[in-house]
Amino acid sequence: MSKTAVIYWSGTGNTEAMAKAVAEGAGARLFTVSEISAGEAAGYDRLALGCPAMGAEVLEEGEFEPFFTALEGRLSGKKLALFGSYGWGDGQWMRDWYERAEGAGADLCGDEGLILNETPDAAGLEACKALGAELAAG
Ligand SMILES: Cc1cc2nc3c(=O)[nH]c(=O)nc-3n(C[C@H](O)[C@H](O)[C@H](O)COP(=O)(O)O)c2cc1C
Repeated sequence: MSKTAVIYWSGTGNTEAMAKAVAEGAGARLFTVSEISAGEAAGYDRLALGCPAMGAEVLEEGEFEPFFTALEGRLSGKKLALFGSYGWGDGQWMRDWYERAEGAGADLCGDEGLILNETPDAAGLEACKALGAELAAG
């Protein structure tokens, strides 16, 4: 059976709520980014990664960006789902992140990452569960 993990960073809990729903949908293990190294993450066949828009339309720079940079070279052929919460922007951070992951050769779920504005509502959480199910399927 292939191994699946959901790994996220969240400052105020919005991306955390998304991560829990993705993990439920996938039947996957859930980690904050501080709980797992990039090397350990690379040992999973399927990954869902969650990070909100931070800075000026970038990934969180203290923990998540260094983690993703370290993982990026090991994503080739891995099934990957990206998700995160945002505030006032238009999702540019996710478009840039998705493009990076595609460039790294990951097999991405969907045509774009799943983004939700601020606190996820019930429909948003259902979308997160569906993303998890898609990641775990096949
Ligand atoms: C320091 C900081 C920078 C942010 N930068 C952006 C941004 O560039 N674009 C955006 O849409 N939202 C931005 N936000 C809003 C967050 O993405 C939004 O509140 C999100 O729901 C936070 O998710 P979290 O609860 O998982 O931390 C920023 C928030 C903070 C605190």
